[in-house]
Amino acid sequence: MASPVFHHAVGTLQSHRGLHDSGLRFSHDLGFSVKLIPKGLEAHIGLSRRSLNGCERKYGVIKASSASPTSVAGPISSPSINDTNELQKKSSEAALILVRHGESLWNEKNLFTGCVDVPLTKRGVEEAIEAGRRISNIPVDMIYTSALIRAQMTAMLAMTQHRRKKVPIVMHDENEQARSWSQIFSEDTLKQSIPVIKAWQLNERMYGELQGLNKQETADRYGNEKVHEWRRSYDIPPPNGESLEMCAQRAVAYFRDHIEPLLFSGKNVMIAAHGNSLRSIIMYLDKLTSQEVTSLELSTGVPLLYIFKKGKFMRRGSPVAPTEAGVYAYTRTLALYRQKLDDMLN
Ligand SMILES: O=C(O)[C@@H](CO)OP(=O)(O)O
Repeated sequence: MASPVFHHAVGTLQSHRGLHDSGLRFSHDLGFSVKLIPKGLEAHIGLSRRSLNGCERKYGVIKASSASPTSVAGPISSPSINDTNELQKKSSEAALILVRHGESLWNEKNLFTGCVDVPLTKRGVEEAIEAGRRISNIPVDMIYTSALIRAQMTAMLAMTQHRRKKVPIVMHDENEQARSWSQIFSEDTLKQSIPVIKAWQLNERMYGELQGLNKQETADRYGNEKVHEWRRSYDIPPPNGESLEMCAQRAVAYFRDHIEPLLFSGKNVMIAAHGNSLRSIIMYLDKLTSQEVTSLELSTGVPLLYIFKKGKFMRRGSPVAPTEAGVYAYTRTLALYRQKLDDMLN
């Protein structure tokens, strides 16, 4: 029997719509169940985008409203406050790992990259593997990446190091055929899998007419101050590109709509994304002001751990090594998970 530690990671297969008689559907409804507790009642729902959207409506999970100049948290409408408070009181604990992709070929060349889809360098591959080593004892039930290959490579390479050895599987729901052709017909195999969701909303900020330009040459041409403003200010966009505020409007909205409900339900989530899409999410998690976020810098391939508990995000920094005692002292759940891995593998 699965231990309590693994129970939520494994999930429960449901015979809801989307499970065919002949087999288990993974790509659309993912085949996992999520337990949410609305207003004192328990309900199992399928973990699909469709049902999560329903759950957002039903349980009042907050949609990001247009970001205020000082915080991407934005105002919360009153019906949501009640439902969310209710969920917060009862929600389980979950780990959230954020990782910026490893070094890309354009990072190496010092070019503005934005939404240009550039792969990792050899060093970036090594950084991703090292990131995976550092989080190899932390539970991961769901993975979100941007639509860009450098984030996807990072997530996949990181997971090669994970001690639980579940298989990350990319979800394809771009059309009905993709959904149907990527079904999995074994319950056991499903239990050993981690769904990987690609979302363009987590992409790097669109850098407009700076994409492909050399950062140093651009600073020489327009001045350090102007280029720094384009790169790090909250609300000033680069020419025909997205400001951090604009990037936050899609990235934070996606986080709140799709990822926060999973954390509420106790799912452990890893997000592999980009310098600026992650800066906007961290601004939301840490409640940074538009001034504070200007000095936030993320290194390539460094994982950041948050614990989500009672509706609050607690930043736990970056685990330096897989066995770093401090990481497991953070919560009993993480310590138990690691103990379970040790028992299983030794
Ligand atoms: O070029 C980019 O896409 C980003 C991240 O590498 O650059 P910046 O450091 O200016 O945000």
